[in-house]
Amino acid sequence: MKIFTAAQIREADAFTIAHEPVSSTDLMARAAGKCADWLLDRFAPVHPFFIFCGKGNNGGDGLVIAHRLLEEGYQVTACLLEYGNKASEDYIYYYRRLQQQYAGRIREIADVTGFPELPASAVIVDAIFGTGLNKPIEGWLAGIIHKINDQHGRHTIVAIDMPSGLMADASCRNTPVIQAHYTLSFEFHKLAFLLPENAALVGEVQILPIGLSPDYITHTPVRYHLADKEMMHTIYMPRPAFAHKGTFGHALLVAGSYGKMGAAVLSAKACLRAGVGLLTCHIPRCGYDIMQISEPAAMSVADEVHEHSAHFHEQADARYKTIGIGPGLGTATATARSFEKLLTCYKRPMVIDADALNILSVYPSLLYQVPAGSILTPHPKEFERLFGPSANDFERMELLSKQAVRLQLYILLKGRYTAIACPDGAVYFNATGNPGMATGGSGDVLTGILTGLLAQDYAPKAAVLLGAWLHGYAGDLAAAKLSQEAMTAGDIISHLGAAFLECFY
Ligand SMILES: NC(=O)C1=CN([C@@H]2O[C@H](COP(=O)(O)OP(=O)(O)OC[C@H]3O[C@@H](n4cnc5c(N)ncnc54)[C@H](OP(=O)(O)O)[C@@H]3O)[C@@H](O)[C@H]2O)[C@@H](O)CC1
Ligand SMILES: Nc1ncnc2c1ncn2[C@@H]1O[C@H](COP(=O)(O)OP(=O)(O)O)[C@@H](O)[C@H]1O
Ligand SMILES: [K+]
Repeated sequence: MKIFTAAQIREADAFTIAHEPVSSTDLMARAAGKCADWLLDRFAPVHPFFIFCGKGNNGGDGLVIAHRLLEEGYQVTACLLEYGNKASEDYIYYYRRLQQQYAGRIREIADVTGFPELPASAVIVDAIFGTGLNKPIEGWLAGIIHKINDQHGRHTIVAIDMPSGLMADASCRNTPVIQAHYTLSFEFHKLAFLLPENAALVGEVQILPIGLSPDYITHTPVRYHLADKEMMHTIYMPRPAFAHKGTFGHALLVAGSYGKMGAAVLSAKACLRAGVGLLTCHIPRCGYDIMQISEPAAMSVADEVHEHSAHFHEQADARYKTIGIGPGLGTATATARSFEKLLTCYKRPMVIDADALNILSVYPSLLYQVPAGSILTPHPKEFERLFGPSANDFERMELLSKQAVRLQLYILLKGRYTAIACPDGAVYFNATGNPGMATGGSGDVLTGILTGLLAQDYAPKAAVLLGAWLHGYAGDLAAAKLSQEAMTAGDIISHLGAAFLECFY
């Protein structure tokens, strides 16, 4: 799914009205009608509704919703905020209709003292501002936002299209924004919904299709995308019947150090469960027995050094289709030197994670030696160590995309919505996964999966998109079976098989 900017959403709206048999008033009726359907489905008539409307088209949506709920016999108060601006044409149209039929249900509010007393079990609908917000909310309108947010613990707050005060494409940190329990967003996700800084504002997002022009949607280029199941179906390659283990590549995993062999074992197991043909693990001498006993399907090469690896560059030759490096590796000087040498001799796309990223942040010039098309998998702290801080999440996304272009790498920034930046600047968000995966070792599992997919000849973009999807999907299956609390990284691996089966068989 494409993620459009606020300006593009306005264009999509105008394009639809110009090219499809639908007027602007009818498009509003359709969009708001979808919200009303959702509300009617969700809330019984015992809930009194307070619908706060601005004077633009978001407010117009609110007026349509108010009318529909009244027609269905619900108790509704339409709270119209009078802040001086000129109302939009569609707002005026639906205002007149409501005024004619339900004048008694309209309450005009011109300052914060007009905020109504809310009875028990009220539902607040926020139709104050949507994608047209062009500056932070100030003055008494900000007071209304605070009053609504004060009700967050007592009443359900449903935002129409966007929580008022939030901008689709820019940070609204420290400005007044509605804290919604639900956001009913038209047709698309907005970038703002996917960033951690807005997590407490958007609540649960419901995407309501409103029939915007498919022509516009198909032909308009965007930077941000949300990965979905359909995309995975175009990526996934079934295994040919006459395949043998050589078909699926030989991967080298460079991982582990004294006290952190678990990371190497988790990565190795995940790589095998992702379908690699052959796996060799380069591990420090202290980890040899551990790996051989934990994962008999993997081959092991022990380093000359006992506690960490320092000679893996000697291994890194054309036998290996790809290399996954970093989990539990440590950052000993000898390890860093070996990594530097590996980068001068190995030129295929590889997966770089954890301590290998930390080494790159200490020796940033090495970043230019990383083979083009490689996949870097930092969590936010590792990302900051590599590329510096950002003032907010929107700037971090800009930086992510810019660095992927500059270095010609795939950079996967981990989180609730993992963001994957590509060498052409496009960014894909992954929506699978859950907070049960916020547990040590989950990232090591991801590295193993990505390494396994690259070895099988998935192109790097395909590997990183499919790998992130499967990792989160397996995590969701594990959580469904075991709970988010009790699941561990190993459970992500043990549910990878079910994830493949559910997604592709
Ligand atoms: N596109 C679609 O798919 C469809 C969209 N639809 C709906 O339309 C919504 C977009 O409507 P919109 O463009 O009229 O903008 P909206 O958010 O109502 O606000 C604009 C008004 O607010 C004002 N204003 C702005 N900032 C302000 C501030 N800080 N403080 C005070 N005032 C401020 C601004 O005034 P201005 O600054 O321009 O003078 C203007 O008067 C969209 O979110 C969706 O709900 C559906 O009905 C149909 C399908
Ligand atoms: N709340 C969450 N929702 C979805 N995925 C999550 C969440 N928390 C963590 N994850 C995923 O779990 C993994 C954690 O990786 P990382 O922080 O590197 O862990 P570790 O270093 O312990 O292996 C990432 O892929 C991340 O996207
Ligand atoms: K709103």
